[in-house]
Amino acid sequence: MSTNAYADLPRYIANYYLSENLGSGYSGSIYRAHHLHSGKVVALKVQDVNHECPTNRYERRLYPLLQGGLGMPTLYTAGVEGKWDYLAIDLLGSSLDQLYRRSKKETMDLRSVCCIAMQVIARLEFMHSRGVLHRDIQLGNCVVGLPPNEKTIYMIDFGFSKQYIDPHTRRHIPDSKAKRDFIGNYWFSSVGVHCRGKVPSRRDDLEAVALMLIHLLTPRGLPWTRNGVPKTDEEHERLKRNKSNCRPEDLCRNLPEEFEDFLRYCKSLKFMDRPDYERWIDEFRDLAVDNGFPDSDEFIWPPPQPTITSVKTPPPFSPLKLPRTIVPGRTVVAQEVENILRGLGNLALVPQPTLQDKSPMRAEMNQRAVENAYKEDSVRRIAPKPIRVHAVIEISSGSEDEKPHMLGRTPKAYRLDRLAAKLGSATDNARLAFIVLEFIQVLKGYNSSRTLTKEGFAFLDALHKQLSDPSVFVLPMRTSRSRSSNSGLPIDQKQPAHVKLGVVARLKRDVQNASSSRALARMVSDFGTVTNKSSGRTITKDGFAFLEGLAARLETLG
Ligand SMILES: Nc1ncnc2c1ncn2[C@@H]1O[C@H](COP(=O)(O)OP(=O)(O)OP(=O)(O)O)[C@@H](O)[C@H]1O
Repeated sequence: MSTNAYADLPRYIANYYLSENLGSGYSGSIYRAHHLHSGKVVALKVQDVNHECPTNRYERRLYPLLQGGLGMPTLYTAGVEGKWDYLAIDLLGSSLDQLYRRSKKETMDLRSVCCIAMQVIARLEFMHSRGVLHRDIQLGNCVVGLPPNEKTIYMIDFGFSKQYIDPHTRRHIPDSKAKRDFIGNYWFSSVGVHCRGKVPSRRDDLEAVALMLIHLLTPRGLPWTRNGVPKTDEEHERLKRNKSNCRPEDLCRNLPEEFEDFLRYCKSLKFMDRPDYERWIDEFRDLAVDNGFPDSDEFIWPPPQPTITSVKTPPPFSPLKLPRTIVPGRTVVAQEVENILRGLGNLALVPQPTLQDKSPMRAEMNQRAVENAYKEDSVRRIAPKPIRVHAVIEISSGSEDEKPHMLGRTPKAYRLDRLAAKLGSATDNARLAFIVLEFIQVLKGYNSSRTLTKEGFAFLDALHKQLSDPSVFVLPMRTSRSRSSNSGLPIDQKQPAHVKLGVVARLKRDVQNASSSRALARMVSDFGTVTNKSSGRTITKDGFAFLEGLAARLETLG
């Protein structure tokens, strides 16, 4: 419908005075409007009741189901007055599309994209929990709030939304092979829905998010968006062919691997599967933290200048290889320096003590003296101490007393990194016990997150290695980051919560009777593996009891 269709729009609808036009879509127009009595300012979405695509009528039915969720606009009133179907909703700010265009940047920065990922996945988790699919995920339908909610992303435009849980039977809608009209948008609708005519379900909303994120990080955007909106059927068919032929590895070349993993994950879901929203929110949070950004999903626009001041060694024992990840905003020089330091970090330049055989260790060196001497060195350091796996190599002028956040990492990540580094120089079990207790303290100290982050897994890797045999190659446990895994299980293979609870309860019991460092090493490995495969990767009460038991047992074994 053209904007002329609104030429006869009255100044007042349902006690609202209509002022500025905020935007128009295919089926309706949005106005800033003031309530005549309360003065409340809202966004009034109006549509001709006879419109061929009466989306306001659908939205009126769905909005009530979505009230109360973070990032869901409040519906104040809705109805029909004269020939106008209207909805009064929260007045919001710019859409992500508008912000992105106005920035005139080729790509969006990684931190903003991670925040969008965390927030939009959380919005979909909420919508899906209310039995509603969005079915039109796109940048124009994700908008930021107005102050004080400008860091929150809101979902709008539920004109194509649909209940996937039948309100009468309470069952999931059925799949169907029947030919159906396409509902969604050209750019981000999933390949299944757009190119193969499949019935949309939760997985397709998530796949659209994955495509949107990849689009934001790709110079000139997704390949099929580059020729603009198709004007003929032929052009549309070509676009669909292009879209369905693009492989995830091609779309995500040069992006952090989480994006390809996420896209593959969405594509692997079955029609009725519930996506593991929490896992992917965690993954994108970890990705941001790993790149030196705060542990937060707040969308801050314009993005603050990146202040990456520390470079961390990779998980241990990985062969020297160029990282796939090229993070927008980080220079190639920094990447190269990081690679060189990674290589240095992987060189075993000093003999490794073994915990089973204590004599060579005592004779080897007074490791702590070296460590203390290192602590006093408060000027620029680039890996001066005997290099060990998991050593944190800082390119920073930070002294030991410097506040962790000054180094551009979250305090939790920073402290876990340092503890992992300390493990490498522990010379006896009593020292290991002490470090394990410190690990517990750090995890418990950050109430907001008892999730085992990448740094937490790196700590368990280092502990496992120290307990089994520091001279032996051990694969890291955290399977979602490294593509290899101890178990050989695919990364998506999660275990139900009861499996984790059962294993951890057994570990808590058995740790008291463990008779050797090797037995403890196996338990650490089991603990890491089961936590990695559980959704949420949180440490339970039993998990902490196991770690405390482990520290006690190390003390006893001496
Ligand atoms: N609550 C709101 N507050 C401020 N601006 C809004 C609001 N809702 C929508 N807009 C603006 O109006 C535009 C159109 O809104 P919306 O997508 O809901 O309309 P539509 O007719 O359903 O569009 P489409 O053709 O995309 O389906 C949005 O891109 C946005 O810029």
